[in-house]
Amino acid sequence: MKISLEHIGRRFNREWIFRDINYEFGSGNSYAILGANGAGKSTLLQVISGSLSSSEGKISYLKGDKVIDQEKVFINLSMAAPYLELIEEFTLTELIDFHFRFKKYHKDFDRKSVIELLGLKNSEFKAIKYFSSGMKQRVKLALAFCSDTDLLLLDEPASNLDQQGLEWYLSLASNLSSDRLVIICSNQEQEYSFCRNRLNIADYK
Ligand SMILES: Nc1ncnc2c1ncn2[C@@H]1O[C@H](COP(=O)(O)OP(=O)(O)OP(=O)(O)O)[C@@H](O)[C@H]1O
Repeated sequence: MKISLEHIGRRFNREWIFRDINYEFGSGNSYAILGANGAGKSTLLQVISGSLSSSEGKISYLKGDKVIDQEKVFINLSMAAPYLELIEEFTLTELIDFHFRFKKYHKDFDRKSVIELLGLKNSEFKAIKYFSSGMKQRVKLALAFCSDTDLLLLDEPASNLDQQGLEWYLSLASNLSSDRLVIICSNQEQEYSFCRNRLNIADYK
């Protein structure tokens, strides 16, 4: 998958958050979107995901040599972010089954192996509302990584994770990213250090 941003800008009311971003993202690569708190990282990620429109410029998506409509991009992506909530009333098993009604499993996974990957066999029938914040974050990441999607968008992926959780996330990133386009919003070096490409929002103010 290839994503091209041409002169992309976004404002809220009269305040421009970023302007004139020209950038190309390509499959098989990992990208970090960097910037201080409030710089506009999440805003840009939401523009890339198609869930927020840009105020100016053009964004285009190519899969092979086929153009994908912006409204259909969501089929090709999975995303984990602090502002995307899990359905708290569901048990872990129900949540996984619900998620994979809309996304296909990555070829190496099914419900059982996702639960194994999470290390949450003892909590499979527990409601998500009783999960700790770190357990919820692991669930968000596992659902994103274990979906068969070309584009993986991660906003602050290590938030709420302890050292062991951070290592677990880094192993997912190293094992389940090949051939995908991975874009990470972060200001914590440890969660994006493996990204070869960096885009700093401060350059587009
Ligand atoms: N819906 C909205 N209406 C008005 N302003 C908004 C809206 N969403 C975001 N903003 C503003 O846009 C700016 C960028 O916010 P954004 O969440 O993208 O930053 P960020 O770089 O992801 O920050 P953080 O590192 O704290 O998560 C902030 O000033 C924020 O207040």
